[in-house]
Amino acid sequence: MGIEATVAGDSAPKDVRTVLSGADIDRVLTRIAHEIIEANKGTTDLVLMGIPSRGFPLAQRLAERIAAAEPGIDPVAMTGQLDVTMYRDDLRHSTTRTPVPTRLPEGGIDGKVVVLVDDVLYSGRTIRAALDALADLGRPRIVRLAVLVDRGHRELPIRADHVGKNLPTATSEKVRVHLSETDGAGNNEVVIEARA
Ligand SMILES: O=P(O)(O)OC[C@H]1O[C@H](OP(=O)(O)OP(=O)(O)O)[C@H](O)[C@@H]1O
Ligand SMILES: O=c1cc[nH]c(=O)[nH]1
Repeated sequence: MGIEATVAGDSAPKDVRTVLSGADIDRVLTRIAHEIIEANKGTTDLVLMGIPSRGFPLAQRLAERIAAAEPGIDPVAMTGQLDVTMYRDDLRHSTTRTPVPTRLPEGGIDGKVVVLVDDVLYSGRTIRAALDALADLGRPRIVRLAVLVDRGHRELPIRADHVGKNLPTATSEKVRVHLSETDGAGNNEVVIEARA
């Protein structure tokens, strides 16, 4: 079911379809948290690195669920933020991007199982940049990838290990993820926008 809406900053009408509600996002993150524990056979050496903007709050939410399932784990200590701005291959072509700080978890990433966390996987170029950024920070034992949405259209040989929802999309569409941490209280959903 589509609704017509005007998106802030763009006067063109868009068909906006909700594909994940806030409750759906909660369920999906709980499932991914358990998948991560299972793939790692526990939480030893586990580190979650969220990619700004929305990968970081998603990493925090996953860490809270992992800690709830494995008592004794400190969700803050296992979570970091990885800025990829200076590693992007489209720096010269895209609009200005402001770097945000990279924050390593207190134990660093050397020898760790690092799970990169992002909201949307599309061309794969952000994750390619993230792998380069990580390599400059240390040498993880394993790097895995968790994304809330995989919308296809990869341009590089990159795949996610943990996917919240596979969403077949047209290249003309946009997937927008709204999270209360970045988009305002109570704003939790994933929508597909298409030109109406
Ligand atoms: O697979 P890709 O083609 O690289 O696309 C996926 C990336 O695009 C979006 O980030 P964006 O660059 O729009 O920045 P934002 O997270 O700050 O919105 C999204 O959050 C992913 O990081
Ligand atoms: O549709 C898209 C494509 C890349 N990144 C997004 O957040 N949405």
